[in-house]
Amino acid sequence: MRLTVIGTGYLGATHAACMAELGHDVLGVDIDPDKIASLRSGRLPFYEPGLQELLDRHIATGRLRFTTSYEEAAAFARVHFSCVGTPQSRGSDAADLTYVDAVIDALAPHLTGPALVVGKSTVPVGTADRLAARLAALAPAGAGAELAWNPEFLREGFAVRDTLRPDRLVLGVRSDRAEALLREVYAPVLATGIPLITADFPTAELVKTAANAFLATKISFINAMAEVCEATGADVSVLATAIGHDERIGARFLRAGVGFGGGCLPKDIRAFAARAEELGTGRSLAFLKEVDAVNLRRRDRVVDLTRRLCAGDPAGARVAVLGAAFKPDSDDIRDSPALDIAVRLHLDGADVTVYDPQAMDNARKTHPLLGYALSAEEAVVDADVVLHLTEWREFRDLDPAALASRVRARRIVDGRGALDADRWMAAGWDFHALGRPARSSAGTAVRAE
Ligand SMILES: NC(=O)c1ccc[n+]([C@@H]2O[C@H](COP(=O)([O-])OP(=O)(O)OC[C@H]3O[C@@H](n4cnc5c(N)ncnc54)[C@H](O)[C@@H]3O)[C@@H](O)[C@H]2O)c1
Ligand SMILES: O=c1ccn([C@@H]2O[C@H](COP(=O)(O)OP(=O)(O)O[C@H]3O[C@H](CO)[C@@H](O)[C@H](O)[C@H]3O)[C@@H](O)[C@H]2O)c(=O)[nH]1
Repeated sequence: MRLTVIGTGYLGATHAACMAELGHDVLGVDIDPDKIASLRSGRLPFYEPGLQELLDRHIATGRLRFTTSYEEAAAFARVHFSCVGTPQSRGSDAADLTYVDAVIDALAPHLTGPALVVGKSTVPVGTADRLAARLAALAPAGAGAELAWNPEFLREGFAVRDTLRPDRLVLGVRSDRAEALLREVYAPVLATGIPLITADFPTAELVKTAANAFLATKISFINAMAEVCEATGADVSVLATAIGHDERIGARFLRAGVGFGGGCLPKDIRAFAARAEELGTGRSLAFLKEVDAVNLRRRDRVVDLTRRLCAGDPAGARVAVLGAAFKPDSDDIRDSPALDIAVRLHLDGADVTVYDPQAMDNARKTHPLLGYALSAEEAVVDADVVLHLTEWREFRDLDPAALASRVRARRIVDGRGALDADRWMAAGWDFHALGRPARSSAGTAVRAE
């Protein structure tokens, strides 16, 4: 089938390449000419494991092409996926719907025959209803130009796998025709036996925001437990393992640390709470404000701990920050806890050096005042404190003994609970992890914090 994918960012570029992998003829559309030029030349403008290979393969098969022209898009296909951003609005918690509206406004006037526009962006409940009316009003095809809502659940770092083998597909549809077309698009995925849930628009929209709210709540729950552990000397990692054995709770998404960042969970819980307030049901989601607050307090905790490890005054101290991306296996630095902490310590006067395996270009562009190194080994030279803030495998595999000779003081804060404390302590490091008793190289608890 011929499809277009409008908006070729993290979601759209992945969706476009994966749809080509399923056998469709795909035209990717974006208003950013540089992005389209890059994709056309076979260069993925961001890092996502496995995606470059799909891009290469399907530019070669001719099943994947790119354009900036909506006219060309409308003529190319009857099914159009809309994957543009829905960032947090400036000055409020609500989602900025400018881009999803702009897609309808740009595409609809070219839709002279039957068409299905499929929203994949994460939007406040009620958006699809509004867009459906806008589409029918602006398209020459009138009601022949239909809307569907098909929220996306992929995780960065696993985007290709999550698209080709999702846990479920959710289709918000208003007609048998829309459902049939989407079943045809996803036929190879459905053939793997994954669950398909069809729903009305508001339910489809809410499934997405509810899923992200639940995931964020789970992370903030364990981080709230970390706060209690810090006040009592208990160990949150043992606690998480123990409660995670209960299948009703589950072990996943219980990693305590500096909390969630990225282009999704933080802005999505804020937009969800803001939407609930608009709907007069603000109290139902008031807890999401606390989820947000717990999350941000974890960043404060690392900043405070680092200050204390620098004898109260980080001015002039050298701080090595391992990690800039909001999570490993991604170069995405949107709302990255690592960079937030790095900036705050820089503003305190610390000499901060950042290293990340993939996010250096993005970090340098947006945070030009921070120092950067080309490797973890280089970043830690003369450091008074090392902060581990994004759990790349490369950092887990570091040799603490080799790093020990490079730093000024052997102090590490594991903000992701991912390093092997015993290995680091055996190499003479004082080891601090969130929600766990700090331990000195002598194996005794350090109560510096
Ligand atoms: N990134 C993820 O992992 C992920 C996963 C699931 C859902 N989502 C949701 O998907 C949406 C997109 O997220 P993203 O991370 O891909 O954002 P992004 O910023 O990486 O990509 C958005 C793209 O849309 C383009 N664009 C903006 N206006 C346009 C227009 N009028 N016409 C065509 N293109 C336009 C931009 O140039 C950009 O390339 C958001 O709603 C997000 O919440 C993202
Ligand atoms: O136990 C955990 C798990 C995750 N995180 C952090 O939470 C954030 C989000 O992680 P993850 O959910 O894996 O990444 P995203 O790519 O942002 O994916 C989320 O947001 C997407 C966009 O809406 C959804 O599609 C996905 O289903 C949803 O998991 C990252 O900063 C992680 O470091 C933790 O702190 N502890």
